[in-house]
Amino acid sequence: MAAYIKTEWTDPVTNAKGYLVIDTLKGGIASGGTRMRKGLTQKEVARLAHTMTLKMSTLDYPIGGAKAGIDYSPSNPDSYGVLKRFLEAHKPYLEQVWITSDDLGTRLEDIARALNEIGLKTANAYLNQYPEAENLIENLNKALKLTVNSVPLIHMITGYGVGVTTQKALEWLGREVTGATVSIQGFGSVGASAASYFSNAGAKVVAIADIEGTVFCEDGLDIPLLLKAKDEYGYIDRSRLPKAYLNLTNTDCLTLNVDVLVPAAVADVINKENAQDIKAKLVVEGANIPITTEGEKILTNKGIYVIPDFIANVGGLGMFGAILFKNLPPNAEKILDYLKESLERATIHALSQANEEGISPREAAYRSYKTEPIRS
Ligand SMILES: NC(=O)c1ccc[n+]([C@@H]2O[C@H](COP(=O)([O-])OP(=O)(O)OC[C@H]3O[C@@H](n4cnc5c(N)ncnc54)[C@H](O)[C@@H]3O)[C@@H](O)[C@H]2O)c1
Repeated sequence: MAAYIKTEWTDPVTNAKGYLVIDTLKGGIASGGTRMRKGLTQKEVARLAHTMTLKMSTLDYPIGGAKAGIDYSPSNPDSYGVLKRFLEAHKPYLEQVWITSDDLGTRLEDIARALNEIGLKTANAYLNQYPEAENLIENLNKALKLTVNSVPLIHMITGYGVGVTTQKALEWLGREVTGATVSIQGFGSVGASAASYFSNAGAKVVAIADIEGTVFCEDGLDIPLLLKAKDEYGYIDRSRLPKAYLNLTNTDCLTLNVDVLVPAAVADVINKENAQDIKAKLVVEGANIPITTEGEKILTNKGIYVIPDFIANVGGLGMFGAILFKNLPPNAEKILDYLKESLERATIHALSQANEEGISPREAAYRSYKTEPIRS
């Protein structure tokens, strides 16, 4: 399936390349974040844009999917300048058809600041289509300030969605989340908030990886302690951890003998090279596109269920959509309840269809969304 629009941009100052892919335009608009990562390709952006289209279907939102990205290191001191020039070059899209937000390597505050500096409002394209919806944007801005137990809702909602999805899938498999063993790759926004959910729900998180390696403890890690020992980039300061915690490599977390594996870091980490070694009974995609097509075929043949990214990690999108498309007030409890109900329904539907037809949950969802994958 060809994308609706693809752009390629070169930064006149640094020569960094940037891409916008609008996978589908629905109701005149498409939504998708802007990421920044050294080594990013247009192909990766296109796969992520298609995943956004699928996420819109999961939550039944009347808009299309998009994604943008810049091949540049976010830790570079002039990364904000590159981001702003990229958004400015795409101003006509942002005015009329494309809504963007933060993503891997970018921060919501920087996106909002850049949009403001180039003379655009939050969700400008949405207001362009629905000029009467100014009050919904006000509600969205209020929702972005909500907190749950002192944590901003926007920072915990994706991990909450991963947790809810996992808990429902475990129930469907005849297991309880209490006592289930979990391994998580990534301890940033998604991985850390998912770990909190699992810890509060009584699961035993035995392994967590950041870019440096996997921290492992057979008896279960102390998640509140790990949360205190991590920085804003999801890096864990090992000097603050108990001596009994083992240090393994950053891919060892993938092949441990656990009930649940949550890849919540980068793309394509489970692939034809290592899929045969995965021992978890359930894999829940906290990250976007963490499993290649070949990798997932191997997992399916091994009887491992995979809950796809476009169901498991839609939490952030769910928060925006709850306000803009479902008319919910900016109330954390109402937004979380709505998300829980939507994700439980999507999870059970995908698992039951998969079981009935002998296919993967991802293929089952593709059938009901009447779409097809972009191959990795
Ligand atoms: N942030 C969100 O709201 C959100 C929503 C949906 C999907 N996602 C997806 O989830 C994934 C993670 O996003 P995030 O916002 O949590 O990122 P983040 O930058 O906050 O954290 C990434 C984490 O992964 C670790 N990491 C990076 N490379 C690694 C590697 N090779 N091995 C092990 N660990 C590694 C980092 O050390 C860090 O702990 C991305 O695929 C992103 O697209 C994010």
